[in-house]
Amino acid sequence: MTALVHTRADLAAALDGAGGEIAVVMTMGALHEGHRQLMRTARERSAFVVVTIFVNPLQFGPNEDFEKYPRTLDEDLAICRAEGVALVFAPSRDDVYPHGAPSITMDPGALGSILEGASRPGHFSGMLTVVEKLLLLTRAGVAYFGEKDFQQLALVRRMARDLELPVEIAGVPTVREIDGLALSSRNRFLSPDQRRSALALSRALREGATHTDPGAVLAAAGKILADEPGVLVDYLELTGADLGPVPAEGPARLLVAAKVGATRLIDNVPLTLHKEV
Ligand SMILES: Nc1ncnc2c1ncn2[C@@H]1O[C@H](COP(=O)(O)OP(=O)(O)OP(=O)(O)O)[C@@H](O)[C@H]1O
Ligand SMILES: CC(C)(CO)[C@@H](O)C(=O)[O-]
Ligand code: BAL
Repeated sequence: MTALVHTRADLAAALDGAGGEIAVVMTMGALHEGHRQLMRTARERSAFVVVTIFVNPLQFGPNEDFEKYPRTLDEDLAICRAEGVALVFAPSRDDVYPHGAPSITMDPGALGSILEGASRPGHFSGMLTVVEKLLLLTRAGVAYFGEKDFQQLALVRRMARDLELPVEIAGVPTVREIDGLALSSRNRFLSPDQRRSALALSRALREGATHTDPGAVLAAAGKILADEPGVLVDYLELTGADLGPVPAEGPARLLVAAKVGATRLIDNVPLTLHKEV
């Protein structure tokens, strides 16, 4: 049985009956196979999984897609039921921000100013602020985040570490369509032609990751993106595995963000660099 609650009072009452560790999967709804994988991973360890569904206005910029973000609560609930989720928390804006827009918010620091943070000013502050609130409201002992939003996962981990939050942050590898496209709620905005163009993102990352020299990685991935006219690249960057500087050798990360029509997509892959001999 999956319970649905909308208010923090009903959430608290439902959590009182949880017993055992509480796991949380935070989402903005429009659930897909990527979200389902997070729920399944959570269920493997915890009997009581809470899914939150909230399109957080604080993490959207003024010209972003907050208004048009898909809202599909009935379908989302059916998915949560099928995945054995104990509780769905789908609050209103007032339930999350009862005192209006918060005057004290999270500062994501230097890690929040690169990549997505450079392109979406204020995004990570708004994201961390709501994540911290939802961690406390759901009393989670463990929280699951997808590697698709790799910088988000890194920032949430760092917030938990730096602020001594009593929660474990667990990452889940990106779930892809059979042709490589990373699942994303925003994929539903793509026309068939745009979806074909969007495949260049995963293709570029896959091809880049077959190389071991930083220059070759970026050249290979960059060429595939440049050859696809339907894709407007925001960034293509190689970093260390923790989003720090590129190491001379060892684990690294290749990340891309691009617009396909009006839809902004992100993706990333792990790779390993080797020194030329
Ligand atoms: N393809 C995926 N594989 C693994 N996890 C995912 C995937 N897509 C989303 N997630 C994770 O699900 C959680 C909720 O994400 P969100 O609701 O924003 O979905 P989304 O598909 O990323 O939507 P958007 O289109 O807004 O990027 C996040 O932790 C996110 O990383
Ligand atoms: C973690 C999150 C639910 C916070 O609003 C959101 O950023 C998302 O869906 O990835
Ligand atoms: N999936 C990350 C949330 C956002 O794009 O706002």
